[in-house]
Amino acid sequence: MRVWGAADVDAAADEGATLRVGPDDLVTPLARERARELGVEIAASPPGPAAAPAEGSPAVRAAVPRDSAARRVEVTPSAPHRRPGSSTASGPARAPGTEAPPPPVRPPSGALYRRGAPLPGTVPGRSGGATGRAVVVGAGHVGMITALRLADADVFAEIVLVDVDEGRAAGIALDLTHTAALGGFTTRIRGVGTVEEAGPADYAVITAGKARQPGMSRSDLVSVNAAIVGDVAGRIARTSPGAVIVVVTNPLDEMTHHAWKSSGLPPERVIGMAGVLDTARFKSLAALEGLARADRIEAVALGSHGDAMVIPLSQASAGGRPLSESADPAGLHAIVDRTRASGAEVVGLLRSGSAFMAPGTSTARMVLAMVRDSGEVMPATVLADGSYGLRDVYIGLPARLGRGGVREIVELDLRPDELDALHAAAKEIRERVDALAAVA
Ligand SMILES: O=C(O)C[C@H](O)C(=O)O
Repeated sequence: MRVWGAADVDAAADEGATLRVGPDDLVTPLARERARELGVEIAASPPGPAAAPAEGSPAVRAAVPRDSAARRVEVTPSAPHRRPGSSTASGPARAPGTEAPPPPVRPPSGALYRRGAPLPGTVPGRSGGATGRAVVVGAGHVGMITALRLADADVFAEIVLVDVDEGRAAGIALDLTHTAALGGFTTRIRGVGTVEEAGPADYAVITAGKARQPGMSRSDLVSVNAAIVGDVAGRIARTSPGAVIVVVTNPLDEMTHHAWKSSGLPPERVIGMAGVLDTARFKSLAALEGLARADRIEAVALGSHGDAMVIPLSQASAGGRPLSESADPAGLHAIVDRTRASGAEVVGLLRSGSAFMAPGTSTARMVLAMVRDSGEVMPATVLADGSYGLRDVYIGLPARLGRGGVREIVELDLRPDELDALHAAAKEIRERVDALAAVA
């Protein structure tokens, strides 16, 4: 039995083919919906050995004349579909020698429109006209919260969730769409099964991969997640050569470096999310200790997203006063230690999976800073450019973010012991990245 999804219908549409399904195959409701929109026939495979094609085989998409004598299990006549920007149903005409056109941007399923999602361009967003597309790969908890926060900000025309479990991605997209009136946003949200179906992105967030379980370190995920992140990053670069990639998958330092290598994108457009999360944790934990309101604390988490995390206390203050004046050194170091172990603390409490509220919110913060071209300085995992005496290693540093990713790495006036800790983190990250390169 094979499950046919919307991606299969899209592929059949591209080839002008009938989608031929075996007697035991399942066609998802979204695929049927898509077939109706695109005028693709879904027909039974003829009996015989060819009736049950192997998954992914091109044979299953072979063009069959529309008046084929094959028994049709569903024929859904509709007006011929014309994709945006195309001059014919089979693609735009172009002069010989000109560049290939970008992949078609497909309209989202009409099902979402009928269920009340706003149409693009019909309703201005709060920000005065939402534009662009954010693609979140991995519709797990972190992807879900990232999409929620991005939707609530109402700055994107479209957010697309991508997951190998297309139904989950589509279900979360629809569920989130149902909050449009509550959140006051006009962003359209889709859920699809592949990066290619999502269409070209301005920002692509990679959350796909396994989460750790109690007793595991983030590094235990390296080989399984490297395969996923490498594949996804390559697909994003091919589908969206102008995108900025934000990596969230663990182990974060290695995965950001790996996504950069696999995508071939310039380093300013491949960034890891960890410092915003670790900084937010430090501030919250300091607030729990009564030092100040969390949002009035200044601090920054640098280095590695792990044991070699560096939280320079020289940079930690509240209301212009160093935190070291409000708390004794032992108390402050206890907060730093708890911050470093926060991911594991949540994993231990959840007993299955890892944190998602703070990671998803932190990821959205970074994307929003970029799409708004805010120029905010945020700790991010970036390729060191010589600042802090570091080069050619992805490590958490303060970075000024703009529309096109990292505008610059900002140098803080760190104490010598803090700088040493940063160099020690870089050494450790380098060793882990080298170990990954040796097995990948
Ligand atoms: O710690 C994890 O496993 C997930 C994430 O990196 C976190 O810090 O919460």
